Amino acid sequence: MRQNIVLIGMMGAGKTAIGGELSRRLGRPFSDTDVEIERAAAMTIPEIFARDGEEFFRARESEVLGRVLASGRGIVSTGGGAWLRPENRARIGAHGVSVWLDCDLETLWHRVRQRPTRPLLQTADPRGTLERLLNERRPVYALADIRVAARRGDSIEETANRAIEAIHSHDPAILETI
Ligand SMILES: Nc1ncnc2c1ncn2[C@@H]1O[C@H](COP(=O)(O)OP(=O)(O)OP(=O)(O)O)[C@@H](O)[C@H]1O
Ligand SMILES: O=C(O)C1=C[C@@H](O)[C@@H](O)[C@H](O)C1
Ligand SMILES: [Mg+2]
Repeated sequence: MRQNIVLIGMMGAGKTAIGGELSRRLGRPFSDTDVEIERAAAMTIPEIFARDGEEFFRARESEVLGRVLASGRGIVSTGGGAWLRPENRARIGAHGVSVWLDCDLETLWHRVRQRPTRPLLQTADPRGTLERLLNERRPVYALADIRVAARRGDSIEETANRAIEAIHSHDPAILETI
């Protein structure tokens, strides 16, 4: 079944925040791959990166993604790097519709700078690193089925509304309840 709604995009784009809102609005179960990885490992993401490295994290991420997609009709928030692996994109395409939350650098930086929970930003120049990652990843995120502008100044509710409208325009059947 191809009915999951899968949020992709940069760290700080709002995948977790908007995913929770969509779950409440649409009455569908919510999964966040970062949360599921942390729960399964009983460690935080920075601890996993520090102890086992990024490749280990990415392998766990692919496993968790496969598991949550199998449930069928949920809202799935991914980690910022999940969409970059071709095998993850293929799985998401087989089991859901991909929604890219497209957010500008200044907004992303404003949101992530306060929280030291993103190991990829533990560099001498975290803003520069964020900018480089955004530039590298943008063309890959753009492969998503649907793009939703996650504009600065829009509330979580407004962005969730626009996501629902965009999903409806793409394929109204995805929003039908079972
Ligand atoms: N309009 C908005 N849309 C989304 N998030 C918002 C908005 N306004 C404020 N925020 C806040 O910005 C932060 C967005 O971060 P969130 O954790 O949802 O991003 P993410 O895409 O899940 O990042 P990561 O890839 O690191 O998990 C949250 O703290 C959220 O409450
Ligand atoms: O953008 C990324 O590669 C990441 C984003 C977060 O959601 C976490 O999955 C982790 O910090 C890696
Ligand atoms: Mg998140």
